[in-house]
Formats: sequence, structure tokens, C-alpha cells
Amino acid sequence: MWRVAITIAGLDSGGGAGIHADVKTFAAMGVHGATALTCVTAQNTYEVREVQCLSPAMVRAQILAVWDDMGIDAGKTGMLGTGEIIEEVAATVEKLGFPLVVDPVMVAKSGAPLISDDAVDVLKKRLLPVAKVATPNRPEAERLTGMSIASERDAERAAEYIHREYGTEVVIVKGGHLPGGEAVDVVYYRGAVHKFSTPRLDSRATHGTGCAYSAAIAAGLAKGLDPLEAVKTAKQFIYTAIKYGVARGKGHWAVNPTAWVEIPAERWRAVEELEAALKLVRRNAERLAKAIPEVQSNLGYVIDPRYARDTGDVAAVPGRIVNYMGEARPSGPPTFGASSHVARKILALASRDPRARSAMNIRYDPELVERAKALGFKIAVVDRRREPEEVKKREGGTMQWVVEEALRQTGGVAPDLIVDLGDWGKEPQITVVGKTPAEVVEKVLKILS
Ligand SMILES: Nc1ncnc2c1ncn2[C@@H]1O[C@H](COP(=O)(O)OP(=O)(O)O)[C@@H](O)[C@H]1O
Ligand SMILES: Cc1ncc(COP(=O)(O)O)c(N)n1
Repeated sequence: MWRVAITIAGLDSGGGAGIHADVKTFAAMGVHGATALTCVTAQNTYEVREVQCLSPAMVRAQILAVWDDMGIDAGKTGMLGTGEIIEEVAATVEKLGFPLVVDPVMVAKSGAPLISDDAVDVLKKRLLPVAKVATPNRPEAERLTGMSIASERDAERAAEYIHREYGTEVVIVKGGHLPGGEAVDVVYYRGAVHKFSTPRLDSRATHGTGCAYSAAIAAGLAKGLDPLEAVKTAKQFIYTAIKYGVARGKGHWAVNPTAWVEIPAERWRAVEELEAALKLVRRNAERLAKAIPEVQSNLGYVIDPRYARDTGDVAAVPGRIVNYMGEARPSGPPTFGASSHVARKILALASRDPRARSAMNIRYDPELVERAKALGFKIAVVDRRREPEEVKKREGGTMQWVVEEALRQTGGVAPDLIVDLGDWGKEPQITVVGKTPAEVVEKVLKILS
């Protein structure tokens, strides 16, 4: 059954925080996202330029329009702007009675206030009492409690205080702004303290973290999860969203809620495409056997370079593609992390030319190079004997160097072939490059024909 979650929040024109972050999160979490817009901000990753809020009646009208039609399984609030809007939202939610997560947004990451001073009082007295969950960060919790928070113990006390003073059932004091190697969120729920933590990421992508996190909790509640289960998933979700943030802009980059679904989808797609290419290998096993070098071949395919970090993100053939009695044969099904050499070459290629996501190493033969030339393929020839000593010593440095040499010759665009002339004890090889593994295998077949 489709669950409906609503975000009652502001619009960030940069698309990083506010309702953009929330609706992306709802979609990634598999609930239908509805919105009640409170204020429009002219904002980017480094500043808030203008703010204009809607009337409280218009905010209420949006919530009711959704409620009267589909119903609402859970909601969250973000930027509320004014005391009047908070008043109206509190009254409306109280009447309708759906579970509400309140992210008591006060100041943007870039430093601009997102709520008027007098409104903080209304938030405490009117909204927190109707909220099921509250998710203050450290400065917000300090402002709500008047306490100073410097440790997890302080965060526990603040969470309990907020529950006792304002009646919010679940209070989460977030650890994004506390020091330490772990980002620890302290949860007060039914008389006990629970902690949820992940490693702290050294990341520039923290714009919209609070928004996406509270939206993820609301999505969990909409699906009927227990609050602690909802927080547990939301914590993993926000870790991924920060790790794979949107690397664009001059300020605090936006979190990436979509990573949660995009990465698994990318991995699945990579395996599917590699499997299809291996079928092509099996269909042309005899012809391809002639291309297998002493070290055997591998065919690799990296997930979307925005998400690729290491060889674990490159799918390849475990045990390589071998020449078995005159037939090219993949030794195993496509697996992530199954290649080292080809995978590192692909990572280096894709980081420079994101279209070059697949490659296969084949036997070096001057005749094959001539044939590729005649076919009009773009070819780079790399002489490894010119590789500087310090690069040779660096683990994995050689593949990077070979690729950089090749791209230097082709003006930064990946060639079809990288011819590596080898070195003492290193067999010369040809690396065939392409957008997809099927394209790579087709290029190899053309060169062999
Ligand atoms: N650098 C980080 N590494 C890992 N998790 C983080 C980091 N910064 C924040 N978080 C987590 O992201 C969520 C949002 O936290 P926080 O940044 O404190 O909120 P806000 O955006 O309201 O300031 C919390 O779960 C917090 O622990
Ligand atoms: C419309 C809107 N809502 C919320 C935030 C808070 O997000 P952050 O603290 O990450 O800047 C924001 N900057 N803009």
C-alpha cells in the first residue's frame, strides 16, 4: 500500500535543503511525498538572499487539501518562518492527529536565520507538544533548553529535558555538531536513552542533512515503523546521503538522498550489462581466444563515476576470462571487486572521462594495433619504461600513470585503445576502452576480424 508523508517546510532555490531534500528522501524511502510550502528562500550553497513566507491560511489549506483526498500517514516540519505559521501548523496537526516529526530549524548552514526570534517561543509552547518526534541539533537543543551541550551526557540531559518540559514523545539530540570520530545521535524515548551512531565523515556535503534526516524518520513512521526502527534506518540513510553528496557549489554542498536508491540500482545495472557482454564473449569464444594474453583477460565495468570510490565499485570477472582449449571462457559470474589491474585502469579513466566506464585487456600484437588504426580507432601508445621510479613504487600508481599518459596524448578524451608496450617482466598489453562492456567486446571483435 502506498503511504503518504507530508513535509511542511521551506523552499531552497538551490535544491539542497528544505522541501527538495524532503521529497527526494520520501521518494528514496518509498513513500509518496506531499508538501505544504511555508516560505520561499532565494538560496544557494553559501547564502540565503531573500525570504518570503506564505500566509498561515495558505499553509493550512495545503495540508488540508492533501488530507481530505489521500490522508496523511506522517509528516515533518522544517523551516516554518514565523510564529503565526507555527501556530497554524500546530493547530492543524493537533486536529488531524497524524504523527509529526519536528526539525526545529533555526539557522541555515550558511548562517542565515530561518525563523524569527519570537517564533522560537511559539515552537516550544505550541508545536513541540503536538510533535511525536523532535530532532534538534546541538545549537537548537541549547536554545530549547538553555543548557550548554558539550558531551553526549549533556545531550542526554537536554533530550530528557525537552521531553519533560514540552511533552514530545521522542527527542533526538543530533551529534553532527559535537566533536568525536563518531556522529552520535542521542535518543530519549519512554524513559530510556538510546544511541545511534555512524563514523563521522569528513565531508563538505552537509547542507540539508537535518532536513533529509527528519524526512527519513517521517517516512519510517508513515510506513508504520516503531520510532527507534525509523531512526536506525534514517541514520544509515543520512550517512550515505552525506558520503555521496552533490559536489557542486561554492559553499556547503547538498546532501544526496537519492544515493540510497541510485547506488544499489547502479550496481544491479552494471552486473546486468556485464552479463550481457559475457554472453557475447561466449558466443564468440573461439575468435576471442586469440586475444587472451598470458596473464588472461578481464572485462570490467564501473558504476556511475559519481558513486565510484574504489575497485569494490567495479564489476569484473572473478578468475578472469581464460583461454580454455582454444575458447575464451569467463571463469565466474560478474562480481564487484573481482579485478585489481583492469579495475584501477577503469577508475582512473572514468575519473577523467566519465563516459569511459568499461575496459578489457587483450594480447599485444602489432597487427591488432594496425587493424585498429585502419578501423579509425583512437589509439594511445604508452611506454612504461618511461614511468618515473617513484610512481613504480607506489601501490597502484602504475595503472594511474599509464592512463594519464594515454589521456595526455588524446587531449583528455579516453581513447579506444591504450597500447602498453610493457617493461622488464611485464607483458605488453592492449586495453580496449568503451562506454559499456558490450561496446568493449564489440570493439575487440572488430579488431580481431
Ligand atoms: N560529518 C558527519 N558525518 C556523519 N554524520 C553526520 C555528519 N554531520 C552530521 N551527521 C549526521 O547527520 C544528521 C543531521 O545532523 P546535524 O548536522 O547535526 O543536523 P542539522 O543539519 O540540523 O545541523 C545526524 O544524524 C548527524 O549525526
Ligand atoms: C528552506 C530551508 N530549510 C531548511 C534549511 C536548513 O538546512 P541547513 O541547516 O542544512 O542549511 C535551509 N537552509 N533552507
